[in-house]
Amino acid sequence: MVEFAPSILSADFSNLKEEVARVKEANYLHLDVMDGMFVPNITIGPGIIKSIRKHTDLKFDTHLMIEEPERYIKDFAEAGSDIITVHCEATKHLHRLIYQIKDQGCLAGVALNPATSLTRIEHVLKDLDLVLIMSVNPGFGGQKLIPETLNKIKTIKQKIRELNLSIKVEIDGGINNSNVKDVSRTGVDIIVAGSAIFGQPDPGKALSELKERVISS
Ligand SMILES: O=C(CO)[C@@H](O)[C@H](O)COP(=O)(O)O
Repeated sequence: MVEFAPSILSADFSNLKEEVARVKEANYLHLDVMDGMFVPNITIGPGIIKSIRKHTDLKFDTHLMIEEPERYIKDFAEAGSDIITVHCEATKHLHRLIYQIKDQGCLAGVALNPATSLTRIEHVLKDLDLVLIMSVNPGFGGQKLIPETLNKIKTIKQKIRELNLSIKVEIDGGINNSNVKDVSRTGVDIIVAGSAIFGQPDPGKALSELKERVISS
């Protein structure tokens, strides 16, 4: 069964407590952290994550789009993250970083930009809990899904099966009612959606509609 992770990037930041309550039927809350360096946008830090933590039991899926994420793993773990995902393009020492995340008691994820080859994570695959395939260039919500990235999902899912590993694959960017069926057919485990959920008048209803479309596929 595909799981859903609404991204708060498209939520009303002045009203996060209520926004988060609207998606209580989700499996995770996806938290996009951007530093204005790795990506051109700036969003939230551990302080905001810590304050939302008090208002929901959803698992926190923290996506660090920051340079040298090793500097902040402890802060994001202590803020209440369950999964911490870092970009393989943002660090020189990916293996060490993965274990830094695990040592903080979190699940470790690695994200790949659309132009990054899966070979970048070949030698750390068995160390991972999650692979995040970016289906847009990171930095902004509301972009169009890059179709070629769906093949990456199929390839990594196949590799994980062959190696008999227990790693979830997540997709992030440009997923909406029109393409969610095709996306789910790749075998992806977790779908992140921002504008298709929090960009809608009723985020809870929007989440149910996405789920419905997957079930009816
Ligand atoms: O990481 C990002 C963008 O960099 C995402 O998590 C976006 O928040 C997804 O937004 P939509 O494409 O679903 O609007």
